Amino acid sequence: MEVKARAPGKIILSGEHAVVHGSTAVASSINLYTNVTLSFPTSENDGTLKLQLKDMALEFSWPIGKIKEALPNLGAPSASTPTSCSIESVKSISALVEEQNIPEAKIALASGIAAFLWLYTSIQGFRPATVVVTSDLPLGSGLGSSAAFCVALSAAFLALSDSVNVDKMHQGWLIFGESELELLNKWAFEGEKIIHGKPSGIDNTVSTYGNMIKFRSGNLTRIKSNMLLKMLITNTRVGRNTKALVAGVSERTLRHPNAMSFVFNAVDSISNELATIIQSPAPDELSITEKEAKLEELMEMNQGLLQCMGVSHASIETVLRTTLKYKLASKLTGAGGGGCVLTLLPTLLSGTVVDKVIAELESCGFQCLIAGIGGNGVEICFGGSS
Ligand SMILES: Nc1ncnc2c1ncn2[C@@H]1O[C@H](COP(=O)(O)OP(=O)(O)O)[C@@H](O)[C@H]1O
Ligand SMILES: C[C@@](O)(CCOP(=O)(O)O)CC(=O)O
Ligand SMILES: [Mg+2]
Repeated sequence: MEVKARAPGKIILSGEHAVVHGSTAVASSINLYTNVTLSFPTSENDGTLKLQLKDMALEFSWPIGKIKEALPNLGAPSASTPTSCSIESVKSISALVEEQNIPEAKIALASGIAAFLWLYTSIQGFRPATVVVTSDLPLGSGLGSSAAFCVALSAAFLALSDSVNVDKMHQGWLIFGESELELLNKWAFEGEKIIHGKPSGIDNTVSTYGNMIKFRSGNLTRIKSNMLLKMLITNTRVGRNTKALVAGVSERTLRHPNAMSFVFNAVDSISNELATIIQSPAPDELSITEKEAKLEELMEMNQGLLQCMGVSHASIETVLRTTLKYKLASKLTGAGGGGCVLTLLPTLLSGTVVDKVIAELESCGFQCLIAGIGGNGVEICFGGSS
């Protein structure tokens, strides 16, 4: 038996970091995916759990007996009740990951591999299997690779568990029902906790449900965009990790609680205003150009507040300065500290200007892409077809 799952990455249009502290944020899925294939060996003699990260040509494997020994308290799999990884289990899983001797240059993968082990053993128990992962997403760049990874893993593991009711004879890609989506989103959040420390849940939620969402304190509101949004995504290629940046903002908040609460409130207003503009009916009193000008201003304001939180970076400032030369507004997306920057490309902007700004950004060593915004969330596919 084999199942494939694919889960999209995301951009945050407004509200990253502040969303961890209870503010509203707006995010959209993008058409870049993480793909997971789960297969069980035909004979159980093999006795190992294998994880292949195909893009990096890495393979990890654990004898099932060793996993059982390390996690004796896990007992029977509890696929229908998402549970947090206890401190004790984190330690045991870290030891299982360490034994794999991950190359030093790839050590950031350790938390992802730990999340994999937790999700697999919690949902599938101690069953030998092979899990193959590929991804279109750059890792650690603000496009939600960690969430897409956890969502795709949870989807594949649940699809072949007894706790989920799904038509295994379905041909082609399939979207889970509402209750299954809710369950897998909760599991993915548990995986994100292992990678991020204190995630808000926005990334796994938008990867699960797709399209555009407004998110606040764990609650999602689906948004129907009435604008054709075109965003240039510039990857500064400066590596960073979300866990450290989120922790840095929390520390600043502890040092300056009063000032930071005003910053978070301002972000909340910006996100709500942005969502209202995006959703307002197309033949509106505001022309498309006026709507885009308002979005640009809100993006600039959000970027200023992200600087206040201490999550900008010299490379991000270079992108901002470069796009401003062409009168284009930009903001960082995701955790910042490097990673990706969004630039709104207004409808009436000529192709020549777009080409020029991309050429200038690429001459600085950055990588530009224009991803499709919106689209389905996680999907699964049984058997060999796709
Ligand atoms: N395809 C993948 N395979 C293995 N681990 C992954 C994969 N995608 C993400 N991860 C894990 O997520 C981490 C990146 O997450 P994070 O710092 O939150 O950045 P982002 O989510 O913006 O890409 C990686 O270092 C790795 O541990
Ligand atoms: C900074 C934050 O708002 C988004 C992080 O996104 P990413 O991991 O950088 O793609 C954290 C969160 O909401 O969990
Ligand atoms: Mg992440």
